[in-house]
Amino acid sequence: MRPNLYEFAGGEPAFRRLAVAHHARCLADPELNHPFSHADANPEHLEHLAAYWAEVLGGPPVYSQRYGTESALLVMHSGNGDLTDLGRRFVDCFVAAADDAGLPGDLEFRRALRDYMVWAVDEFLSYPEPGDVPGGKSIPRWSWDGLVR
Ligand code: HEM
Repeated sequence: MRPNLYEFAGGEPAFRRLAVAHHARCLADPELNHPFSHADANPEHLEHLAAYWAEVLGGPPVYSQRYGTESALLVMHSGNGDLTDLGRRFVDCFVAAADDAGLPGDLEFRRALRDYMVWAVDEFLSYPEPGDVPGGKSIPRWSWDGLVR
């Protein structure tokens, strides 16, 4: 049987590298660096990000067990006005970070990663106000075939 996307990527170390590379790309982006440069930035951000993406893509449920819920994450990202341009840049950073982090170049794998992030950005930016986020949403799972429903 084919390994899931988490395993195919290279497991936990690969997601750590991906989170580090993605964050570096965001900081280097002239627009995206603003939201990530505030003084009270969470020092555990990269750990949380790596755990979240790992869980979505088929890894262990570390994010949901230790760090938070999908609804809380969506609330955290809501109420910031129209972030369409930032969202596009976020996807570009993610795609570039997969290279920076040395993830497998397999085209189907890369397409699955990109498709996930296009979907995720759309989802994250679709709640204008915190009160619009439904409670009790579980962390999505994304497979080679897209969103697991
Ligand atoms: C326009 C796009 C986005 C912007 C500007 C943005 C910005 C941010 C900021 C400023 C933080 C807080 C960092 C800190 O605490 O220091 C954060 C946290 C986070 N973001 Fe985003 N984000 C975006 C999209 C996304 C997407 C699409 C995902 C997932 C696919 C995501 C996943 C996370 C996670 C997992 C955290 C950490 C939450 C925690 O501390 O548990 N973000 N984001």
